[in-house]
Order: sequence, then C-alpha cells, then structure tokens
Amino acid sequence: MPDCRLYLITPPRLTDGFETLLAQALDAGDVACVQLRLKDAGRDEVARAVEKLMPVTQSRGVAFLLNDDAETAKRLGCDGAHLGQTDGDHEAARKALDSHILGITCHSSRHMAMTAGELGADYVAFGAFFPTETKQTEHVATVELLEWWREMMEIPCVAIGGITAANCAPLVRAGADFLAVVGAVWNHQDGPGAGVKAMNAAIAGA
Ligand SMILES: Cc1ncc(COP(=O)(O)OP(=O)(O)O)c(N)n1
Ligand SMILES: Cc1nc(C(=O)O)sc1CCOP(=O)(O)O
Ligand SMILES: [Mg+2]
Repeated sequence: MPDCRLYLITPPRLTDGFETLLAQALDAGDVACVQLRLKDAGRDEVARAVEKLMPVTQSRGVAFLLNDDAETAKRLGCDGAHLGQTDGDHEAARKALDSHILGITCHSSRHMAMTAGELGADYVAFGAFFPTETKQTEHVATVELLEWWREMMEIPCVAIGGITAANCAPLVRAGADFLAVVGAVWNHQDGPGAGVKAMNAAIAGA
C-alpha cells in the first residue's frame, strides 16, 4: 500500500468558530499535519488563530505548521513552518527553527528541490498539479517530477494544487509522501469530515 498521508491547509480566511470545523476534520480520519495559511491577516490575527487552532491539532497528535514566517512559528510554539521561494532566507529559517519542521515550496523545479534538500528542509513541496481556485498558480508540476524525486531522494515530498479524491491516485502511485489540500476538505459538500474521509479512502485505494 502506498505510504502517503493527508496534509491539511486552512482556508485563506477563517469563519467564526472555525476550530469546531477543524476538530470535525481531524476526528474524521488520518491527517498528518495542519498548516495555518492566512494570506491577508496581520500579526495579531495570526497569533489569535494560532492560539485557538494549535491546541485542536496538537491535542490530537497532529503537527501544526505556520505558513510564510519561521520566526513567528518558533515564537508561538508551532511545530514548524512552510516557506515559499520568496518567504525570506531559507538558511536563516532552518537555523531559527532548530529541530522544528521546515517545508519549502519548490514549484516544479528540480534545482529548487535539491537546494532545499541540501539546506535541511524536512520536506519539499511540488505544485500545482491541477488547476485550483484557492490560489493563482504559475507553475505546473508533473507526476514524472514526483517519480524522479522519489527515486533520487529520501526527503519527503508534498504534492499540492487542485488535488481531490477523484484525481489524486496517480500522485500517490508516483510516490508523494503527502497530499496537501484546501478545497477538497473545506469545500466538500458534506462538510470537512466527509472531505477527510473521501481523501483518505482515495489514498488507500490508489
Ligand atoms: C504544503 C505547501 N506547499 C506549497 C505551498 C505554497 O507556498 P508559497 O509558494 O509560499 O505560497 P503561499 O502558500 O504562501 O501563497 C504551501 N503553502 N504549502
Ligand atoms: C497554497 C497553494 N500552493 C500551491 C502551489 O502550487 O504552490 S497550490 C495552492 C492551493 C491549494 O489549494 P487547493 O487544494 O484548494 O487547490
Ligand atoms: Mg508563502
């Protein structure tokens, strides 16, 4: 059976009482980690969201990562941070995070992924695999890239971008260690718990 797990990213804006939805999602099935990704929020709003949501994940043994900001992730007690190519100095972030998790976006670039691996990233993220309404994307990643990474490297890789229960099987078979999703869970017509169940069933059946 492929060894692949679900990586859940929050919606870009949180509704009141989002922590209840998050708990529903996590109680529905296996989730390896949750990334807080609030693109329009100021420092205080991010800190308040971390304070509310991190206990929901950590009390369930699910790692809590912060998007975009390694220093803040460390300061607020998160399990790690996810950084893009323009989210500051990756080497400084590696140092600041110490043994905490550092994930790095590598788009569809083998070179970026090798560089991220060399500086000690805990995982590299490739995307976007499919069209997505969650974010405007400029890069297209392929199954061949995942296969190449899996063959060459031990460092885990995350696949992201438009992934759903209906389209994820080739990514799982190609060796993705994690599938990162927003819409497949938070926009599921029967709620986030059903989204997590559908993704895990698709991963298991791939
Ligand atoms: C797991 C994962 N992969 C990729 C991204 C994208 O990061 P980035 O390129 O920095 O873009 P934003 O998310 O900051 O808009 C991610 N967040 N998580
Ligand atoms: C945050 C993000 N980064 C991407 C990348 O390609 O780097 S795609 C993406 C959006 C993921 O949301 P959904 O699962 O709804 O498509
Ligand atoms: Mg970023």
